[in-house]
Amino acid sequence: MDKIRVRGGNVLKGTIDISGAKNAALPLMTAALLSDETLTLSNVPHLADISTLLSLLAQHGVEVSMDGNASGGHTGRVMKLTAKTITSTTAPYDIVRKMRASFLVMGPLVARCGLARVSQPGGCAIGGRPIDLHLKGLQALGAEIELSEGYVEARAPKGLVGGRFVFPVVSVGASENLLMAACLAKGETELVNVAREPEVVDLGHCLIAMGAKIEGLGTDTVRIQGVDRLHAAQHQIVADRIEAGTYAIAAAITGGDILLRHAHIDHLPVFVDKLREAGVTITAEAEGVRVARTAAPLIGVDVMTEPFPGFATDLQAQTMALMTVANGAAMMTETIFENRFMHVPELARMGANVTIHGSSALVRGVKRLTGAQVMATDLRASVSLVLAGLAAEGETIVHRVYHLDRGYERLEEKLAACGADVERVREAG
Ligand SMILES: CC(=O)N[C@H]1[C@@H](OP(=O)(O)OP(=O)(O)OC[C@H]2O[C@@H](n3ccc(=O)[nH]c3=O)[C@H](O)[C@@H]2O)O[C@H](CO)[C@@H](O)[C@@H]1O
Ligand SMILES: C=C(OP(=O)(O)O)C(=O)O
Repeated sequence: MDKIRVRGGNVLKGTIDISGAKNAALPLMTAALLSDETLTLSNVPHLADISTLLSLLAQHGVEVSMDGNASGGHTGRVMKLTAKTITSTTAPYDIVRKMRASFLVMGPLVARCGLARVSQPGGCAIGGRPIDLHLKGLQALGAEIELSEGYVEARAPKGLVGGRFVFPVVSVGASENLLMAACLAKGETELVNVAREPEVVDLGHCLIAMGAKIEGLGTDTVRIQGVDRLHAAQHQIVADRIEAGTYAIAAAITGGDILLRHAHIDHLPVFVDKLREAGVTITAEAEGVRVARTAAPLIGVDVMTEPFPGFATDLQAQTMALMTVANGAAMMTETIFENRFMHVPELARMGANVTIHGSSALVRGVKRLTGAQVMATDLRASVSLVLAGLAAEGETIVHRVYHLDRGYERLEEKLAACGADVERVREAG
């Protein structure tokens, strides 16, 4: 298993190209199941999760071709997905268990084929992560749902029909599944309290390019008029705001200055406000977003995670790493996932002073962190340890970096290009 070695203390300066968003790419790839014509996606990130989803789509009958490579410029990797015929409507346990986002094949399959059998994804390290809203939403579109032998079976032999569904809590994945399903349902669907995350909006734009009729994207009520079929389209995947936020913290925690090329400042509104409150300078530029903290001290700020446009839960761990070395205290409250503080004991190994009280963690800033051997537990927790390592005195070794490879492409290369002393230690077996 690979490890990452970081020697802290370097000030990061330079430019980082932000890749296409993992959390946009995954639903966009499943949208290819809705049409028998080719969906062409550009700016595809090179990530383990993308490969996992490709293996699932292949067994549903999707043909895939790739052009370009990850370092070939902003629109570098181009993926063509063609689902001429769906050869299987079953998404097996062996693939779904590797990645929860696999459940996003459910909506497209039942909408196109009238049948889908998808393994129940189960929980993961950060929480239980139920799928009840995906299922209730599909029922509102006329699907019959049955659970048996660890699989969810959705049937709509005469096709889905438009309906109204009010989400009791905001769910990104359930919004995406229903948005895709509603495109091929008969009549109008209204989704209320739908997720407004940029990745959901990006999916909506791609569906519109494929011929879907959707209004209200980016607001909490979206209306979809079903159409008989969707057609070929080309779509460029939106820049990864979580990757951008992560490198923003790399600049802030090292007292550096980094241009995040292709990042959109309006995709991280509360995060940007909080970093500015903490003493970080953030400016929108023609090419992206510049993040700098060259002289100002870091100040502890309270953070509460919320659905978009609130503070993203996927940036909570990284922000906590920053707060461990701020002046004063910061209260970090996690409202989305019940077990998303697994980085706390690992940060403590590096000298951080954090105490957990239910869904909040009180971080009291320390003068400096010290390098240590630490264990990655999930994707964002892992990268928070790399960020802490950049600011720590001495050497940090982050174990189990396969979590990182799910969501960060060429992490070491991007950081090293800005002056970080970071490398991957490859281990056989
Ligand atoms: C691949 C992808 O895009 N993953 C993102 C997506 O995950 P994902 O789509 O799984 O997250 P959701 O937005 O669905 O989850 C939000 C909350 O709703 C709850 N819930 C969700 C569905 C459901 O049927 N019932 C239910 O109760 C969840 O347990 C959680 O407490 O959004 C999360 C919240 O921004 C991000 O952290 C993940 O990175
Ligand atoms: C939690 C995340 O991803 P997933 O929903 O794929 O587990 C994430 O991207 O931080």
